[in-house]
Amino acid sequence: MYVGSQNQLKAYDAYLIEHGYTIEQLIDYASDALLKHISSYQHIGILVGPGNNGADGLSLGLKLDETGKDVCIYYIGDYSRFSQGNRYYFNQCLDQLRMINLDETFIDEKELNRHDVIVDAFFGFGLNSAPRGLYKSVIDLINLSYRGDVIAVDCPTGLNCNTGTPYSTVLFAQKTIALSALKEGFLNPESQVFTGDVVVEELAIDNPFMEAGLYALFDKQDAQSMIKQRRYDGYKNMYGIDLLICGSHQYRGAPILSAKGALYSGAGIIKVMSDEKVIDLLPLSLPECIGISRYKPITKEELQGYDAILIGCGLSLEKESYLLTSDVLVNANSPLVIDADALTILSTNMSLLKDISVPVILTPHIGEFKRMWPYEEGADLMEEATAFAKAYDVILVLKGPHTIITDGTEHYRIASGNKAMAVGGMGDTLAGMITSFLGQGYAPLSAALLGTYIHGFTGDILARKRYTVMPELLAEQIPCAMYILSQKIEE
Ligand SMILES: NC(=O)C1=CN([C@@H]2O[C@H](COP(=O)(O)OP(=O)(O)OC[C@H]3O[C@@H](n4cnc5c(N)ncnc54)[C@H](O)[C@@H]3O)[C@@H](O)[C@H]2O)[C@H](O)CC1
Ligand SMILES: [K+]
Repeated sequence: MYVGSQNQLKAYDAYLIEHGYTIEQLIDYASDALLKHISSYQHIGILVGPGNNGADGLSLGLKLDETGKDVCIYYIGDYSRFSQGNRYYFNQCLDQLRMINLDETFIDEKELNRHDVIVDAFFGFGLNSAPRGLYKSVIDLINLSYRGDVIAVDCPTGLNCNTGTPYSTVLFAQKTIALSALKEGFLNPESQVFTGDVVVEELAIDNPFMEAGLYALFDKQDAQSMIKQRRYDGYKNMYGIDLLICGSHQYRGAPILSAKGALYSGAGIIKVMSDEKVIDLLPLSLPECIGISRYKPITKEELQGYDAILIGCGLSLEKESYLLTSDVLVNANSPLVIDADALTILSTNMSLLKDISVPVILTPHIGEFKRMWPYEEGADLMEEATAFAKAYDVILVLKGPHTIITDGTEHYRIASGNKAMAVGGMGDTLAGMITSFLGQGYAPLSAALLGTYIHGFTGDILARKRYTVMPELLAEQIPCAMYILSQKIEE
C-alpha cells in the first residue's frame, strides 16, 4: 500500500497524464474502483464539487444509473469554474440524471433521508481550507440530520489530507475510499473518527507509485518476510562485530541505550568506544559489551574489522567531538550510522558526506534534519526527504510519526510506532538497532527499514498497557518482538 501528501498526489496525477493518460480516463478508472462500494445501495445521493473529486462522483453516478439505481446529483457553483474532467462528465449527466443545483434549490431533511447513502464527492485532496457557504450548510445539515451512510470519495470533505485534522467544518463519513494511495493524514489515528473505515482502491492501470515519488507503507508483513532466521550453526561473529562510538563524560546513558538496542536485536559482538567514565559503567549495565577507551585522533586502523559503525549518541558538542566525527567520517571503511550530536556536527560541514565511499544511514529527528537541509516551514517533508537523500546519496531515516525512510529512489513510511514512545533516549536505542541489522548483513536500506519497524512494533506492544514506554524497557523487549515476527505469530 502506498501513501502520499497533497503535493505528491497532485504530482502523481500529473505524472500519469505526462505518461499518456487523459484526465477523463483517470476519472473513469476512479469511478470503476468506487462502483463496488456503492452498488449495494438503491437510492443514492451524490454531492458533487467543482474539481476532479466531483468528476469522480459524476462518472460514478452515470455508472450507477446504468445499473438501474436511483441516482440524484447535488452540485454547487457555476459550470465555468468546474475542472475540465468535471465538465466532461457533467454534460453527460445533464441528459441522464436528476441534477439539483443547490444554489437554486436547497435540500431539506426529508429530501436528504430519501437516500440510503450519500456519496461525498465535494472535495478530495485539492481542498485547501475550510468548506464555506453552501458547502458548509450542506455538511452541517448532513452531520446533524442524515440517518443513512456517508461514503467519502478519496477524503472526507473538510479533513486536511496531510495532517488528518479537521478544518472548522468537516463531513463525518462511515467509510472512505482512498483512490490510488492513502492520504498522509490517514496515518494519524485521530483521523479515523472523520474517515470511518478506510479502503484503498488502486486504479486498474500499471501504477508507477514508487517512480512517481509516492511512499510505500512498510508494515508487519514486510518485516516478517525480511527478518532472517538464526542459523543452526551460527556463531557470534556471523551476527556482526559492531563499533559504537558514542557517549561522553557528560552523557553516559546514551551509549548504554544504543548498545542495548544493538545487542537485543541480535548483534554478535558489540564494542563501545567511549570516554573512560562510560567504559567503567559498561560492565555493570551491559556485561556482554566490550569497552574501548577513546583517544584522539581515531586512525583508519582503529576502525578496521567492523561490520558496522555507529557514531553520535551522547557524543556531546565539545570541540573534541568535532574532530572525532570528521576522523570517523574520513576513515570509516564499514557501513556507517550517524545519529544525534554527530548529525549536528555534520551539519556544520555537509561536504564531509561527499567523499564517503561506505554506505551511510543518517537518523535525524526533524530538528536535526532542518540543520542539515534548507527546509522552509510548511514544505512537504516527504518530498524534502527524498530530495535530501538523493542530493547526498545517503539513506535518510527521518524520525517522527510513521518515520520516513528513503534512499532517494525508494521511499517508505513505517507502519509501527506510537505517541507513548516520545521519550529521551528512544533514538539512541533505534540507532543501535539499525547498526545491529547492518552488522548482521542486511542491505543498508533493509537494515534501516527493519530496525525502525521493529523499534516501533516493540513500542506498540508495550504501549497497549502503558502511558509511556521507556527506551531501556523497549530494548529488553526486542527479542520477544523479533520472536513474534520471525515465527509469524498472530497476536
Ligand atoms: N490518481 C488518482 O487517484 C486520481 C484521483 N482523482 C480524484 O481527483 C481528486 C483531486 O482533484 P482536484 O481537482 O485536484 O481537487 P478537488 O476536487 O479536491 O478540489 C477542487 C478544487 O477546489 C478548490 N478549492 C480548494 N479548497 C477550497 C475551498 N475551501 N472552497 C472552495 N474551493 C476550494 C481548489 O482549487 C481545488 O483544486 C482526488 O481527490 C480524487 O478524487 C482523479 O479521478 C484523477 C485520478
Ligand atoms: K470527498
